[in-house]
Amino acid sequence: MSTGGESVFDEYRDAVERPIYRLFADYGLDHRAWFATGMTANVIARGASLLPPLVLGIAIDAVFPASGSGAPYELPFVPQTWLPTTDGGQFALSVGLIVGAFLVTAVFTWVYGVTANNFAHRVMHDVRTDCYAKMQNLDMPFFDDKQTGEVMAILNNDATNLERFLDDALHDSARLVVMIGGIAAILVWMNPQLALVTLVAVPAMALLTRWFMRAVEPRYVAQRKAVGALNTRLENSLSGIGLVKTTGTEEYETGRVTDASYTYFERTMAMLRLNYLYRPGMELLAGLSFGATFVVGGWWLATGEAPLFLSGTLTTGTFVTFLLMSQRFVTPLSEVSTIIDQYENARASSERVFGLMSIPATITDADDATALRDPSGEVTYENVTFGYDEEVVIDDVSFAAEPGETIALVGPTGAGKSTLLKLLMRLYDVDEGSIALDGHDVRDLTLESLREAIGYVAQDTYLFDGTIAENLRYGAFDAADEEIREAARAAESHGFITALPEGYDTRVGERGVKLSGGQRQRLAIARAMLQDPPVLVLDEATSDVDTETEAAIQRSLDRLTADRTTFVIAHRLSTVTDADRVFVLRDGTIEERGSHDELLDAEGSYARLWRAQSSGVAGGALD
Ligand SMILES: Nc1ncnc2c1ncn2[C@@H]1O[C@H](COP(=O)(O)OP(=O)(O)OP(=O)(O)O)[C@@H](O)[C@H]1O
Repeated sequence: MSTGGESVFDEYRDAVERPIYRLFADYGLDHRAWFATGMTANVIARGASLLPPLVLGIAIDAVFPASGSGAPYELPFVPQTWLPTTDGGQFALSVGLIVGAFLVTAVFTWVYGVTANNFAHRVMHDVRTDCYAKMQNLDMPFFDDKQTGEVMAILNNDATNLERFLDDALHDSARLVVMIGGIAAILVWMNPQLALVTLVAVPAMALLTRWFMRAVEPRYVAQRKAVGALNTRLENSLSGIGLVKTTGTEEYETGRVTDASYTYFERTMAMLRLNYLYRPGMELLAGLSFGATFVVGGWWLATGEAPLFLSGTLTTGTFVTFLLMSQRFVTPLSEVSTIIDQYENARASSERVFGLMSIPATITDADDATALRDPSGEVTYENVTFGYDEEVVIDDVSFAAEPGETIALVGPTGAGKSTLLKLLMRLYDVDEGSIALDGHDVRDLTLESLREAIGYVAQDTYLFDGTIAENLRYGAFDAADEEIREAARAAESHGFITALPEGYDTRVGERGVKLSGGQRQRLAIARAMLQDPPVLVLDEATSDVDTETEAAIQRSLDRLTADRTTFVIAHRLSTVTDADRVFVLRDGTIEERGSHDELLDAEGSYARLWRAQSSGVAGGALD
C-alpha cells in the first residue's frame, strides 16, 4: 500500500450505503432499550434545565414588588387554579420549582450517562467482535496484501470514532434540539416580538452549519485515509525492523514514515482550517443574538416604548429570562461543529468498518459440504493447475500419496513447492483439476474438518503471547497437562522447557522469553503431535542449527511423521533420503519423481544436486 492512501478496501468502502443507518439497524436495534432510556433521560434532564430561568422571570414580575410589573403569576401548561394566589405561596412554589428542576436535571443526567454509555459500548463490542470474526474468515490473498495496519486502524481508530459518536455526538445533538426548540418555545410564549429579535441569528447559524458540513466531508475522508496509510507504514516498518537494521536503511524508513505522517498532518490541518472559520463564526452569531436582545430589550424596558417595528410592553422578568436564555444558545450551538466532527468521523469510520465486513470470502464451505470423518490420509492431485494472478505457478500436476507415505518436495526457489501444499489446505482454490483427501474433493469438505485433518509445521513458528503450555495447547484446547508433556517429550522439548524459569508456565511470545529457532520448531512439532492429524505438511527449517539440535529435531520429526501422510518441503538432504518418494519441482511441474535411490540412478537434476552437495560444492542448488 502506498502512502497515497489507496488500498484494497476502497472499492468495498465506496460501495457501502447509508453507513450510520446500518450501524443502527444492524447493531443498535439489539440494544434499543438502553438507547431509548438514554434519550428520554437526556431530553428530560435538558428540558428541566430550562425551567429555572423561566420561573425566575415569572417570579420577578409577579412576586417581587420592587421590580415587579404586577403581572399575574402564570406557568405554561399549568391551570391557573392550581397556582397559589399569595406572594408568599408563589415565592415558595418558584423556589420549589427551581430546586426541583436542578434535582431532576441531576438525577436524569446520571440515568442518561449510565444508559448512553451502556448503549455505545455494547454496540461497539458487537461491531468489534463481528468485524474481527468476519475478517478472520477472509482468504489468504487478502492477508497476502499485508493490509494488517489498515485492519488494525479499523479495529482501533474507527471503532473509537464510532464509540465517541454513539456516546457523545448522538446525545449532544439531542440536547441541541431540545435546547434550541425549548428555548425558542419559551421565548415565543413569553414575548413573540422580542423572540424574533433573539432568534434571528438561528437561520444564519443553520446556513453556516450547512456550508461547514458540505465543505468538511471530503476533508474527513481524506484524513481517515491518511491515518490508514500512516498505520500501514508504521506497521510495515516495525515488522521489517530486522531488515531495516541489517541493511542500514533507518534513515530511509524514517523518511517514509515522515512522508506518511506529513500527509496526515496536512490533511488534518486542511480539515481544522474549516473549523477555525466555523467555530468563531458560530460564536459571533450567538453573540450578535445576545447583543441584539440586550439592546432592543434594554431600550424597550428603559424607555417603556417598543422600538423599531415592535409593539406592546416588555416586563423586567421577561427581559431577564431572555438574557439568560440567549446566553444558553451559545454552548449547544458552538458544539454543533464537534457534533458534525464526530458525525463525519463516524460516517467515514462506519463506511470503513462495513467495507471491511463486506469483503467477500471466496474460500468457504460449499452448501452441501461434508465433514471428514476419521480420514486415513490418502491424498490425490489430479491435473492441478493454479496461478496467483495470470501467471501459472502450478502446471497440470498429478500424483497420489498413500496413507502414511512421506513425500519430499525439492526444487529451486519459486518452483511452487509451498503453493502446491497451500492448495491442499485450501488456502487457495485450484484453477483447474482437483485435489482429494480420502476420495473427497477438498472443496466438498467443510474447511474445519479439512484443516483439522492437516497439521502444518512452518519454518518460522509463530508463538502467541502466553505460556508455553498455552502455546502447545493451541488448536487442541482440550489436551490434558500430561498429554502436553507427552507431546513435548516426543518432540524432544521437555528438557529445555523444564530448564526455563517457570517450566511450562514460562511466558513466551512478544512479551515473554525468547526461544531459539530450533526450540520454536520443536514446540511446533509438539503442537502438531497433540493435534494428531492424519496428514502433515512440514516446511523444513533452512536455518542453521547445531548438529545436536538437528539430530533432536530429526528424531522428533521421525516420530511425528511415522504413520501419517507427510509432505516435506525439504532443504536438508537427510529428510530426502528417508522419504518414500521425492518430487523434484521446476516451474510448477513435477520434473522427476521416485525414491532417493531411483532418482540417483536416473542421473537427472536431482542426481547432479546430490553429488554437488555431498562433495561439498558450495551453493549446490537445484537451479
Ligand atoms: N501470495 C502470492 N501471491 C502472488 N504470487 C505468489 C504468492 N506466493 C508465491 N507466489 C509466486 O508463486 C511462485 C511459487 O512460489 P512458492 O512459494 O510456491 O515457491 P517455493 O517453491 O515454495 O519457493 P521457496 O523454496 O523459495 O519457498 C513464485 O513465483 C512466487 O513469486
